[in-house]
Amino acid sequence: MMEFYRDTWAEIDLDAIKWNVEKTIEELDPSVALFAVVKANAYGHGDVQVARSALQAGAKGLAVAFLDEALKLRASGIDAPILVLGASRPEDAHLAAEHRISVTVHDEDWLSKVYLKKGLLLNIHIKCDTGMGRIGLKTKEELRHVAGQIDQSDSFVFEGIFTHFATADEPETNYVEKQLEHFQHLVNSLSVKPPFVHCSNSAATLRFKGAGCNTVRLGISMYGLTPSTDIAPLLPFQLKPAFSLKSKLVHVKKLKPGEKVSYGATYEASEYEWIGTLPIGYADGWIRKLEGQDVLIDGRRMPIVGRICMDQCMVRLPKEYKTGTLATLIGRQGNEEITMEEIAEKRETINYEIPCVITSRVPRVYIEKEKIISVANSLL
Ligand SMILES: Cc1ncc(COP(=O)(O)O)c(CNc2conc2O)c1O
Repeated sequence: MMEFYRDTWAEIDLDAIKWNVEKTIEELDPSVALFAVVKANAYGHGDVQVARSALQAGAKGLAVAFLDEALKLRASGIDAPILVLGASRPEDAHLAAEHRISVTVHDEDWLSKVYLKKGLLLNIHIKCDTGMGRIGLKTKEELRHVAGQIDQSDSFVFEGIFTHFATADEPETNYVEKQLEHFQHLVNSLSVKPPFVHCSNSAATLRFKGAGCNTVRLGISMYGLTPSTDIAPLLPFQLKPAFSLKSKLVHVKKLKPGEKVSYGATYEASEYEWIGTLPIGYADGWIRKLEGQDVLIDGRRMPIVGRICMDQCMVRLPKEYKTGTLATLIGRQGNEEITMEEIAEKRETINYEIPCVITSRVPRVYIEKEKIISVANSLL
């Protein structure tokens, strides 16, 4: 098993991933297929490992943002359907076809720029922009034109049509309803509907059971995180967070009153203080804005003091602790928990961003049935 030689790591609970997928599938009509969204290295959790767990738990396919991510999953031996949700280059379409990767057609001209050798088939999902304002066709006329291009070609397979909600994670549902109505109008204008019709992210999947479509795209809640704090109370079951971030004290000292900590000497001990050092810093995605954030040691909250460095940060301790003592930066110790949402609030962002930006310098340790089954260390 690959090792790592710095006492900072992210722990990914693959049983939690499976549980979140299984519980979501239980909420859905049996005819609805679940695609696991594993883009951005599975929101920082590890795309191959999460993909395998999600498929074992009943996911029927995978979704990524870019062709590169899909090619990596194929190279890892994953054979399941994979949809690239973002805009691929038309000139790369042959690669997708060769690897049986489905692509998104998001504008009228895209297909006219695609060249495929005879015999290659390209699976296509048409993206409709019903109000997200990112990529996609907006009118029946555009849709008719692209559907016609697919129909007239022996190389193109009309596999799916989808849209993406901008506000499904907000309590107010007016805008979602408008988007859904627009999407239904577009889908109903098709003379022949493709096998996969999908519009739901986690929020719409859990709140609206997939909003009448036959496929859902589950991202954030597969990782056990709520799509937003506002709708957390509306979710049909308790999600199980899969990601925790851990480290160990590498140095402990007692400061005299007036002694300083870290760059800028901005922190000054006001009395005799025990200070511990953790081997994690902003180059790991534990950014400087997290100065003052609590970490858990010995089941208790202790604050980061002084500026966070590139590779290290310091914590004020209530008493002396031994080097090697475990610190939990995201996750639970006893009755205390530091949630992804707490870190997101401190960083004035959303929970999605936090695991995504824990850099690849932090090894990912995969846990199944409370045992370490693998370690991904990008440095070795
Ligand atoms: C097209 C599309 N489908 C499904 C999902 C999954 O959404 P969920 O994680 O809320 O379930 C995303 C997430 N995309 C993004 C999530 O944050 N920023 C994004 O662009 C997406 O862009």
